[in-house]
Amino acid sequence: MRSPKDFFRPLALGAPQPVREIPFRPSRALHFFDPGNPKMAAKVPDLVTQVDVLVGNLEDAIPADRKEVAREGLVEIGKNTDFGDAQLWTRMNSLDSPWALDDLLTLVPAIGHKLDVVIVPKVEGAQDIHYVDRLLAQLEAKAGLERPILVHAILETATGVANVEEIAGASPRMQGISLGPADLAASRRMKTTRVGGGHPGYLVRTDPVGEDITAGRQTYQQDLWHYTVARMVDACAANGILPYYGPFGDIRDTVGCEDQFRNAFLLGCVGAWSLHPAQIKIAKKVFSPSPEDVAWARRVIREMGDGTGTVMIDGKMQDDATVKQCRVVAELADQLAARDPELAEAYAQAQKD
Ligand SMILES: CC(C)(COP(=O)(O)OP(=O)(O)OC[C@H]1O[C@@H](n2cnc3c(N)ncnc32)[C@H](O)[C@@H]1OP(=O)(O)O)[C@@H](O)C(=O)NCCC(=O)NCCSC(=O)C[C@](C)(O)C(=O)O
Ligand SMILES: [Mg+2]
Repeated sequence: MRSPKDFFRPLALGAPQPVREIPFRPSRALHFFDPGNPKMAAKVPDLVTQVDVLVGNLEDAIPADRKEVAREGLVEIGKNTDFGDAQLWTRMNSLDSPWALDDLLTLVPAIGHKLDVVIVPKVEGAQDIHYVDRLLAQLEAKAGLERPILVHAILETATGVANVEEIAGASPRMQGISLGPADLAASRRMKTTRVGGGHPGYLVRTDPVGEDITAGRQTYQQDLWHYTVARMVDACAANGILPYYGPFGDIRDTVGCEDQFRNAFLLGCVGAWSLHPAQIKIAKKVFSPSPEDVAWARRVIREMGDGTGTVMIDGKMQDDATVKQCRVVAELADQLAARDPELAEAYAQAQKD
C-alpha cells in the first residue's frame, strides 16, 4: 500500500494530477455497443443525444477474431464523434487476456483525451487496479494528457467480491464498480444460466397451515443479487465512488429489467448498463428520482428549516436523518436536471402541483 501522503501523487513523471473527488456526471444508462459492428457504430451519433455514457465494448460479446476490428472501430468513433454532454467509456479486455495490453497502448495515445473511464473486467483485488493505474499514468504522461482517465471495476468473481472494499479504495482513479452477474454466477458456481435478473427457484414459502403441507402456501421470489449489490454499495459509498447494477440480459423482459434496476436504485446505485437501445429509457427513468419524490424531498427540506429537531408532515415524523435522505434525492434531482431539460421541466411542474 502507498502511504496516505503519496496516495494523490501521479504515478509517472508528467502524468496528470489524480482527482481528489469523483465528479458527479449523470451515468444512469451505461450503453454498451460493439464498436466493430457497422450497424451499431452507425447509431452512435444518435445515441450520444440519448445516453449519459457510451461504452465501447472490447471484452466479452466481441468474438476473438474481431477484437482488433472492435478496438480500431472505437478509435475511429472516438476521433470522429462529438460526444457533447455524453461520456465515452470503454470496457477493455481482462488483464489475463492477450488483448488487454494492446487495448490500453492503442486507446490512450489515440483517443485518451476523449476517454473518460476505462472499465476493467474481472477485477480480483487491489493489485489489478494498481497495475492499470501505473500503466495509465505512464501512457497519459507520454500522450501529454491533462486530465486522468478514471477506472471502473466489474465485480464478477467471488474473489473480487471478497476484496470489494480494497478494490474500491485502491486508487484515486476509482470512479465506480458495476455488478457483473453472469461471470460472478459462474465463478461462484451458482446454478443460474442468465445475465442478471431473478430466478423462479430462489424463493421463500409461507409456513404450512394445518396437516396438509401443500395447501395455501404462498411463495415469494427473492432477489439473488441483494447481498452483492448491498455490499458493493457500501464499499463504494465508504470510498466516495459510484455503484452500478450492471446488465440485464433478457432484453424482451422490459418489466423485469425495470424492477431489477429499481431495486438497485433504491439500494444506492446510480445507474445500470443498457445492452440494447430498448433498455436506455428504462435506465434513465429508473435512475432519475420521480417528480413526486423530488417534490416531497424539497418539502421536507423546506419545512425542516435548519435541518434539526422534528416536524410532522402528513402524519409522518421528520428529523435530522430524514432531511439527510431528502437531500440525497433533491441533490441528485438538481444534478440530473442541470443536464436534462425534460426532467428539469417535470421536477418544476411537480413543485407547482
Ligand atoms: C443483445 C443483442 C445481440 C441483440 O441484437 P439484435 O441485433 O438481435 O437486436 P435487434 O433488436 O434486432 O436490433 C435492432 C437494431 O438495433 C441495433 N442494436 C442492437 N443492440 C445495439 C446496441 N447495444 N447499441 C446500438 N445498436 C444496437 C441492431 O444492430 C439493429 O440495428 P438495425 O435496425 O440497423 O438493423 C445486441 O443488442 C447486443 O449485442 N448488445 C450488446 C451486448 C453486450 O455488450 N454484451 C456484453 C455486456 S454484458 C456482459 O458482458 C456480462 C458481464 C457484465 O460481463 C457479466 O455479468 O459477467
Ligand atoms: Mg463478464
